Amino acid sequence: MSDASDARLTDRRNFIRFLAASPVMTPTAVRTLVGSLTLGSTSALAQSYDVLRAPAQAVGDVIAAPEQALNVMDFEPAAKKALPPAHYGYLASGVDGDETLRANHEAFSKIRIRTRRLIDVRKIDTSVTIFGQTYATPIMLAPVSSQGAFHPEAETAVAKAAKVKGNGMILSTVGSTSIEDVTEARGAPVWYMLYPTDDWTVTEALVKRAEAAGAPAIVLTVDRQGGRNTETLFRLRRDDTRNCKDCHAGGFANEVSRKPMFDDLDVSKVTNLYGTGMTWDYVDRLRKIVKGKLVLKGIVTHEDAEEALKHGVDAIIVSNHGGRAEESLYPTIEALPEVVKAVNGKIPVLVDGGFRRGTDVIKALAMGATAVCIGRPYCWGLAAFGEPGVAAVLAIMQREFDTIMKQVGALRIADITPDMVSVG
Ligand SMILES: Cc1cc2nc3c(=O)[nH]c(=O)nc-3n(C[C@H](O)[C@H](O)[C@H](O)COP(=O)(O)O)c2cc1C
Ligand SMILES: CCCCC(=O)C(=O)O
Repeated sequence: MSDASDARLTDRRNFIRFLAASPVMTPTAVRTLVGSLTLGSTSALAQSYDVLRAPAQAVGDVIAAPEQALNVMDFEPAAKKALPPAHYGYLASGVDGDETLRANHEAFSKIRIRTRRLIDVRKIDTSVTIFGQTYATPIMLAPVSSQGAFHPEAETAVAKAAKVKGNGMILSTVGSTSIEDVTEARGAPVWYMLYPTDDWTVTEALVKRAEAAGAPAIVLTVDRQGGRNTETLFRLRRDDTRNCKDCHAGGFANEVSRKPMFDDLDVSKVTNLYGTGMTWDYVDRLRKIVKGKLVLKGIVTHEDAEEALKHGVDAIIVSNHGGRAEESLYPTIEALPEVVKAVNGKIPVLVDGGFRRGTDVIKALAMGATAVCIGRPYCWGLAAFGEPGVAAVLAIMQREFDTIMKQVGALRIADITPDMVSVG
């Protein structure tokens, strides 16, 4: 507190930030002290959850406002409370017994962080540049379908929050919002995740539309070819009397055609979205029509990473679909090193699956990832509180990431190096 004479601290907001950052001040102590100050109303400040936190929740409590969350996991019970069981089940579930879903996150506990000391970390820069575009943070938003099932504002609310926080965003083919509307809400182009369809005319039209909307990258998802056993989803939704009848009325073609990206397209010949017969020839064919960058999402082995390089792919997202592809029991953070090694710096490698903490993010970057994507966490925020919920999730992860950047002594992303983690 010896800095209290610093001119910056005469500003009320900075002063409270200063108090909140102090290791000796608990949130309650800050609030008590602020309440006793005569510098004016505290209401504006009370809205700034990163300064004045609401009382900490006991484990198991359901938060009633974004400000009450202490970490992003706090949003999941609130999402569960807000959603019909079928929609929550869709978001929450993996495949088989959800073991891969759990393993993705649990694997981070096996990786320790090595920290350096005595580095001036008052100013850090967390920005990353991918495909010539600079983002304020390496935390991107993974494509998640049908976000209208989580909140009426769906991808628009997500894009608005991403705009404020500077996160890159990937829109799903089966999103509830068109790429034009999402781009407008994000205030910048978004990447477009492509489910290939088995009708090339439709696929080509989707790519053209995404590129016309400015998408710098087409992200082909390749990890859903064999189908999946969504057992836990069925359990979670079995008691839902609404049972999503409206959502799924009219069969597959009708379902697809209700998604805005399929507006004006004849989908009568589309029988599947996941490219069950797809091979590397399909990647070549797509490579020829994609004018911008082509990204493969769902690669988890060095063999496929090497193949991707041969086929002119511009980036890889190491992903097992958040434990929704196969029950491989192979966490993506453990698959990342072999892909990074195979790629050898030639193209960016992104990774997703189980990222819930700022420390998870720094571990992936230290292991060679260019950026990471999160899926469920921002959807929990969306489901529970709409745009402010998404904004809070992004802010919490960023705050945690800033903290660990400083603790390891990294001033910029390039300072995050392999020696900062110890595995095994
Ligand atoms: C409800 C839900 C829908 C998803 N929809 C898509 C999709 O349309 N396309 C896709 O490539 N991945 C999809 N994913 C996978 C995510 O892009 C991402 O790989 C995964 O959620 C990351 O794991 P996390 O949820 O643990 O962060 C979906 C995931 C969830 C949970
Ligand atoms: C037809 C929607 C599939 C979306 C998806 O990829 C998922 O639920 O994981």
